[in-house]
Amino acid sequence: MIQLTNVSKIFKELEAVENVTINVNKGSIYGLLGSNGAGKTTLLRLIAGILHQDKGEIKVNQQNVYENTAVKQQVFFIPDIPYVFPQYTVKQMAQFYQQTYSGWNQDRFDKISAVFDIDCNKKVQTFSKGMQRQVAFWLALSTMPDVLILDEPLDGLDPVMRKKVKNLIIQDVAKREMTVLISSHNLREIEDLCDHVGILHKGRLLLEKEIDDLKSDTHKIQVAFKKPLSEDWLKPLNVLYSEQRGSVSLCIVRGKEEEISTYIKRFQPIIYDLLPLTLEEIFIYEMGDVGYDFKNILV
Ligand SMILES: Nc1ncnc2c1ncn2[C@@H]1O[C@H](COP(=O)(O)OP(=O)(O)OP(=O)(O)O)[C@@H](O)[C@H]1O
Repeated sequence: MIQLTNVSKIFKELEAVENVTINVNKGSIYGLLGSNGAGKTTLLRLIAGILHQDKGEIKVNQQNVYENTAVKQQVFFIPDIPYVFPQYTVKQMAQFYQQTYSGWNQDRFDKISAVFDIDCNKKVQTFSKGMQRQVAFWLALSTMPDVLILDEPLDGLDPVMRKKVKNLIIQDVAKREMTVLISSHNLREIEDLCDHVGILHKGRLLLEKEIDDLKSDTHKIQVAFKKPLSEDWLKPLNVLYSEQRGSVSLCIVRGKEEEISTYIKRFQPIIYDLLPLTLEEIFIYEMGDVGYDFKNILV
């Protein structure tokens, strides 16, 4: 379980993380999205206890994480470029983690070796980027962490390996309620894997929701009428975006599906489709709302 309350981190004059409050429940997979430089990595490093916040409180399993070795034993952070010890083989790195993490499970390490086709006796530094990432997951999951923190985790893995790694993560979440926090630009992956999502922009949390709620709240609508309606017919709806393509109006509308449909059907449309938005479309819209260009997002 991860709890952040009004957390800020300042680098010289730059407030990289600003007054962020997040709760990630035990056994939840939380996806952190955001523009480049939004503060995602900084936030993950704060939660992992690598950085110390300037304001606010960060708790993992109800305890402060910074300089707390007991809590750090329960947390594993895989950065966007996984760290490898120069000259160490996989076996030597495993021995290091075995000594460092009390939760190390040799049986798990041996079992997962079947997933990754990697020679344990080779130096990790000589491996490709994707293979080094596989080693990072192999070691991380062998420490049996309570909390797994992942920065762009599946970058560089091939599609088969992505699936295998996702399955391993989901297994640990299902079997022993591991909590996972993932930062990624790959929205499809976040949509697949996560139950909650937060969007960060310029250090601030713009939005935080259950993915299912987020998607059932926002709709893409295509509608056309026999005769054009007056411009303000959409006013009673919570329209986030609209554009006209010939006689068809394309809109993004927030609200309950039933209420929207009842309202629109009153005008007897000749075309009416209400479709769910993908996470990618929601993200682009939300970013557009804070100044990111989002023209032509409706396809
Ligand atoms: N150690 C540091 N010293 C000074 N500024 C930093 C430091 N680390 C990060 N920053 C700044 O903080 C801001 C947030 O950076 P961060 O790496 O957290 O963003 P991010 O959301 O992970 O971005 P990206 O998606 O591009 O990886 C950036 O403006 C960055 O330049």
